[in-house]
Amino acid sequence: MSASGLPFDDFRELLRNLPGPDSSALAVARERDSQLTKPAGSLGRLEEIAFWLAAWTGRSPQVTRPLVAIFAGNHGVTAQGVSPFPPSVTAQMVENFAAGGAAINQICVANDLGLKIFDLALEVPTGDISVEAAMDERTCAATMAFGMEAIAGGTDLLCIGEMGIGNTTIAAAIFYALYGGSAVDWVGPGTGAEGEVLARKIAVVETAVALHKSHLDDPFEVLRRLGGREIAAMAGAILAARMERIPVLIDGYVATAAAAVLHAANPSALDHCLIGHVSAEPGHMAAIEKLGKTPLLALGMRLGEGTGAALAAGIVKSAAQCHSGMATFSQAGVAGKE
Ligand SMILES: O=C(O)c1ccc[n+]([C@@H]2O[C@H](COP(=O)([O-])O)[C@@H](O)[C@H]2O)c1
Ligand SMILES: Cc1cc2nc[nH]c2cc1C
Repeated sequence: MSASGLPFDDFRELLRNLPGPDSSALAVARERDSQLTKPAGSLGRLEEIAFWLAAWTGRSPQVTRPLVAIFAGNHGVTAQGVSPFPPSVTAQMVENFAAGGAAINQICVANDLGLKIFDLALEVPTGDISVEAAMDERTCAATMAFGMEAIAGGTDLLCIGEMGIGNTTIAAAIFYALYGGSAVDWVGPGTGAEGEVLARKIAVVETAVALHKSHLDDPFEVLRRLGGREIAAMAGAILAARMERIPVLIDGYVATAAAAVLHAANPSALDHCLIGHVSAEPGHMAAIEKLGKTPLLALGMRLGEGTGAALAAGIVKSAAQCHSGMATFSQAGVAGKE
């Protein structure tokens, strides 16, 4: 808590004083890229990724300790019947992560990524956003601070993912609050809602945003009233990574909602982030466009749990390896362009 006693003040202050990119590390990377044994520009977006790593880490592009952080939370709004799955699945999937049985475990093995799970008081769901605020100020701020701990063990590429039955309803409410349009623009099937469940989900998002309407000009109020513990923790983790010069890969629809809150507070807050993939959730691409981003992958996935970000980490690792490991034209004795 800040000296003035207002729970969000410290985060507002951080957002006013974000570190920028390192232009000299960027210049060094561009110069080296121009000498590597390939036609200029031929590695396409891999080159941009290498430059992004240099700019945000302040050194030559490398990924030696990539980490996937999954934040898990439960949501009071599940009482409204907005998900085909019961909320007990959140804790069960956390156990599955710990036992190594989930999709994210396999993607981490295949790409040599670290994995940490942060479960956030799963036995205490947040308030049902269609009748009350998800969290009080202290809980929301404390959960953001907890999320900042994700980088404590050290990493040089942070992949942000989540698990939480009901949280595609939460993400839709956040996007609707931040970007307007209508509830149907933002609500999608999540884990498979259709028919009456999908109709309820749309109505619940409409009700929640109408209920909190007069407070939603402040992005932190959007987070506190319409968010959830894993959303707050992801926002904290993304912000902490920025302060420590750690590049971030954002996962799907739900992780993007956490990122969108920071972007609403400061449009440059996500400059150290890439969107790992566009999920099959219908509103995801529109949300990504609002952030001014282009996703790295589009594989028709809609799982969450960090899987899209983790797959993209494999691409980022390859980009860094090409940049650092390739020979230059002069080293390899390859003739340059005539
Ligand atoms: O992030 C996405 O793109 C995404 C799209 C569909 C489903 N999910 C995952 O599914 C869960 C939420 O779905 P639901 O239907 O219970 O709101 C939660 O654990 C998310 O990780 C995630
Ligand atoms: C089984 C299951 C696995 C998940 N992983 C992320 N969200 C999920 C939701 C469900 C229902």
